[in-house]
Amino acid sequence: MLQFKKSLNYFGKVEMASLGSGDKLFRIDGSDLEGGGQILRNTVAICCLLHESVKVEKIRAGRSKPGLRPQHLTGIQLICDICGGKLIGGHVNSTEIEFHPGNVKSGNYLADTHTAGSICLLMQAALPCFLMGNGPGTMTLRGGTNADMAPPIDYTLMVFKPIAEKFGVKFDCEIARRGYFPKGGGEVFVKVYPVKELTPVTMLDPGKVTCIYGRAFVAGVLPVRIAHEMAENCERAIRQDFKDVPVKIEIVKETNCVGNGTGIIVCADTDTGCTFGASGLGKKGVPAHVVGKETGESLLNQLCHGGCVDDFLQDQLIILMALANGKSKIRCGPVTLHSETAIHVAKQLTDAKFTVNKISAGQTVIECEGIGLKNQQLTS
Ligand SMILES: Nc1ncnc2c1ncn2[C@@H]1O[C@H](COP(=O)(O)OP(=O)(O)OP(=O)(O)O)[C@@H](O)[C@H]1O
Repeated sequence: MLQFKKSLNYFGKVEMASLGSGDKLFRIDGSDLEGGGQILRNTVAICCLLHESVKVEKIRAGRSKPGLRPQHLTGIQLICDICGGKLIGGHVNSTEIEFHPGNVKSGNYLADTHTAGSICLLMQAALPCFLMGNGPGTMTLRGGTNADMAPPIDYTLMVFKPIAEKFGVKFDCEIARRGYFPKGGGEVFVKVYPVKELTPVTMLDPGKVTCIYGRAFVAGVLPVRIAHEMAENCERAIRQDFKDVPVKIEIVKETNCVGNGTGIIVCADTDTGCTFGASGLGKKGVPAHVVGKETGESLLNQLCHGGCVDDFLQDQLIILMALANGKSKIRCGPVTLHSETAIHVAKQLTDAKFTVNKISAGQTVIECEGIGLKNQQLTS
């Protein structure tokens, strides 16, 4: 059992007295704010990039079943593999882990949740780590491609990817097979290219919507009419506010998949380079027309708050803002609890300076002077 000499340097940083190593160990309280899996993913990813050891306590204390679920464990194990680090306490249900990173190495890595746990959340954990690698890193990720309470793979590709590219993030993705609740079984290949450093991003003008597009799908034994119903009702909802903007929602019958699933994603591009997304998953007892209508309305809500990113992208960009070389400024709707949590974690682990300026009742600008992390492994 490690003993900690409680000499706080700043925020949660403590000296690790045990083993006589003189190493430092950050301490993160996993129950803070949102108290979910995102604190853990961001913490382990940042510590991997900064070569800092960390202890995370009270993991997912804000959730009904606290502790590591298979998908959270798989995500941090993946980071540990990528950098040849050491993970202590990494087992399902564990409420405390310690992570000691090594150097990120390019190569092929495999992560399998063995459940319908989200592939995109595995990607969310590991993708930043590869940015500071010595060459392109590839991951084969197995689990759910379209899981509840997580980005659907379509969102990661259609919304996160183009905006992350503004920071200099470059990755390719191939969906080998989709997988749905309860079995999972989806498979996605991801190739991430290293960068010398990330570029700060300014997004202050939401601009005008130029086109709306999306994808409604059914997979497995479900009839394709469900996808049509979702798409028609989604488009009808969108048309209430956008009569003259082209709307194109593709109907897809998935054949290469495990299990049955249905859902929809719609995105809106603007003339200032913003992309917003909203998605819905079919559920037992919820008619397809309701899923379609709610998804359309959800996109409208994102478009009317006056921000440049939707509420989900907001928290997913915080880590990139913290690492970038210079000041990022992103106009958003109300700051979400997930974003507050991501900022809280980034502030404890890095010297990134965040400010959240309220510019009106429902609008904020998140500003961050990033730390300008340099990739020490890239020579040219
Ligand atoms: N519909 C969605 N579209 C895009 N992103 C989403 C969507 N739903 C959730 N997300 C993103 O998924 C992440 C969820 O993080 P969160 O910590 O809540 O979940 P988790 O890791 O599954 O942990 P927990 O089980 O503790 O909730 C956030 O980054 C959030 O923005």
